[in-house]
Amino acid sequence: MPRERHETGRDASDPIVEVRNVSVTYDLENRDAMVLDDVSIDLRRGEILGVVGESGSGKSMLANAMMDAVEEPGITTGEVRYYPESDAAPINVLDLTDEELRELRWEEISMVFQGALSSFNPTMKIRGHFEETLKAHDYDVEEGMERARELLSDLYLDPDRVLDSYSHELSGGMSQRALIALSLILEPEVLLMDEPTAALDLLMQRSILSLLDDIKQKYDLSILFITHDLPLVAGLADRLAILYAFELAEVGSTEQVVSNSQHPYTRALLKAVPNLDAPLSTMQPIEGTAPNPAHAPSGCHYAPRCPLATEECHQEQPPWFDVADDQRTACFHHDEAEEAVALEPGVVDA
Ligand SMILES: Nc1ncnc2c1ncn2[C@@H]1O[C@H](COP(=O)(O)OP(=O)(O)OP(=O)(O)O)[C@@H](O)[C@H]1O
Repeated sequence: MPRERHETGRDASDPIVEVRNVSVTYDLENRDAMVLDDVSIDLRRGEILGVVGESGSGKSMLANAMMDAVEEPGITTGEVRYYPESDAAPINVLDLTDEELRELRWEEISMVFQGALSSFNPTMKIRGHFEETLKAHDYDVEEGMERARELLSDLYLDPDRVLDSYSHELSGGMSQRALIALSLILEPEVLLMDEPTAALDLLMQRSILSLLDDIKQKYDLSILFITHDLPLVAGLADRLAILYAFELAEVGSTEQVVSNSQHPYTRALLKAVPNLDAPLSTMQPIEGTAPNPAHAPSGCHYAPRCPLATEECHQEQPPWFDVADDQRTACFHHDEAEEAVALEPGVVDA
C-alpha cells in the first residue's frame, strides 16, 4: 500500500529523534540545489541505525541537519524533534537559539567525525580537550575526568598514557577511540557517527565496531552510524537507511534490507560491494553516475540508472511502500526488483 513520503505520528518503537521532511538547500550554479531532499526518518531509542550511501549522497548533511549544524550558507528546512525522555515534550532542534543549541550538542546529542587528527588541537594534550569541554559546559571537572578515565578504559585505552599525549603521539585507532570517549564525556543520549572508522585499517574498524556495541549497552546510547561501507555497518546496525542522491531509497531492519531488499538501488549496492565469501566475478559495479545536486532529476533520482525505470519514474517521485513489517521502499516497481536485480545468496552477512 502506498504511503505518504514521510513517517507520521509517534512510532510505537519510541523514537528519540524524529526527522521530518528535512531538506538542505544550497545555491549552486545559480540555482537552489537540494543536497538533502525531504528526508523523514526516526532514530529509535537504544538502536543503532546505519545510514548508507555513496560519497556525496548527503549522509553528512543528514547528521549535520540533526544538530542544526549545516554549514553556511546552506538552509535547513523541515523538523527535527528530540525527545529527551519517552514521555517528555519534544525539543524542536531547528528552532533552538544558539545558546540552547550549544547545550544540546555534546550534552544530549554528540557527534564523532572521521579523522580524529583533525578534530583534536595538535598543540593541546588529550587531557586538555576533556577538561575544556567539561568547563565550557559547567560540569565538575574532577568528576568528569573520572568519567573520562572510565570511558577510555572501556575503549581499551590506557587512560594515563592517552590523557598525557598529544593526538599525533597516538596511532590512528587510538586517537579515534579517544575521540569517541571525548564525545561521551557529557553523557549524551544520542551519538551521531559520521564515517568514524573510515581512515582506519579493517582490523581496527572491526574492533572499534565491536567496542561500540558494548559502549552502547553500558551508556544506554542511541546511535546513528553513517558510512559508505554497507558490509561494515550490516554487522552492527539494527536497522539500515539507504540514501541515494540526497533522498532515502529504503529503510528497514538490517536483515530485511540485506536479504530481502525491494529497491533496485539497494540491490545494486549489495551486488557492488566486495565480500570475502562471494567470488569477485559476482561483483558488479553500478552503471552510470550519481546526479550532481544542481541537476538532480525531477522524478526518482535513481531512474536514469535504474533497469526498471518507466516514464512514471522519470516524472514523479515515488511514494513510500510498506513492503514488509518495518521495511519501506520508495520505488514504484519494488515488486519487480528482486527478479530484475538478482543477488547471490549471502552477499552480505547481517
Ligand atoms: N558547503 C557546501 N556547499 C555546497 N554544497 C555542499 C557543501 N558541502 C557539501 N555539499 C554538497 O552536498 C552534497 C552532499 O554532501 P555530503 O557531505 O552530505 O555527502 P556525503 O554522503 O557525506 O559524502 P562523503 O561520504 O563523501 O562525505 C554533495 O553533493 C556535496 O558536494
